[in-house]
Amino acid sequence: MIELKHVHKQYKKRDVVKDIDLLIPQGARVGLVGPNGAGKSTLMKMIATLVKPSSGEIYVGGQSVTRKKNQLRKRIGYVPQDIALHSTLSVRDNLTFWSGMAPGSVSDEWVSHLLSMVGLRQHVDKRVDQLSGGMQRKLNIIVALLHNPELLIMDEPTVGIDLPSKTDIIAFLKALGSDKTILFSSHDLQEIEMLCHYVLVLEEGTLRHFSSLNDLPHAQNPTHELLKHLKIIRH
Ligand SMILES: Nc1ncnc2c1ncn2[C@@H]1O[C@H](COP(=O)(O)OP(=O)(O)OP(=O)(O)O)[C@@H](O)[C@H]1O
Repeated sequence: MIELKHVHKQYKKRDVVKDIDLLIPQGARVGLVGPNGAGKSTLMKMIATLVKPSSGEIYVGGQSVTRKKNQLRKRIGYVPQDIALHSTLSVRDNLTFWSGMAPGSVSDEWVSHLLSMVGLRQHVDKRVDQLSGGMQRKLNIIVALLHNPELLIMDEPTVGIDLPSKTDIIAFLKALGSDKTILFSSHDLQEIEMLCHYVLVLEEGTLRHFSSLNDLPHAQNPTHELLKHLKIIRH
């Protein structure tokens, strides 16, 4: 479970995340949506222990992100918005490098399983810069999962890739199973609906909405309707 109590973040005296209280159940897949600059990345980085809240408390599985940062990093995987791979190294060498940097132990069987799940096994000897954008995104996600964390935090992990690769990534994340809690930001509402149990809407740092997708009024595009209702989008 993730618990936020009055979480607030200021950058240069500007409030970018404002007094957020939130409870996210274990095993939930949560889609974060909101306009550019709403504070999604900042909120996710605070939960991932990468940015310190200006005030308030965040607990992941009962441990404080500020007081138990090192222990918690073993339990959290973070996928940054920009691809963080060595482009001139092979997939295999990237995995070796990032396994060495991982905050917890990495098993060969698990890495091999991840490679098979995303269809990268036959590409392990290719250089990253020879992979398609979709393949690079898949590798970027695997890197965050090397130590088999229970919480996966993903900042727009499918941005700029083709539809089949997006669909593959969604299927892969679902196949990870219900013991993984996933926070996933995206501007693609369809993707959120395909993957997530919950939707969280941020606007100008304020939590505008958090609910199960099942609780939204029945509609063909419930998240889209919700954003229209909240006047975050017009059409
Ligand atoms: N390190 C920083 N220093 C100063 N301001 C920052 C910093 N990081 C983010 N901000 C500002 O905080 C606000 C929220 O940014 P954030 O990246 O969290 O939004 P976002 O919802 O993820 O946006 P996007 O959808 O464009 O990625 C923005 O106004 C941004 O310019």
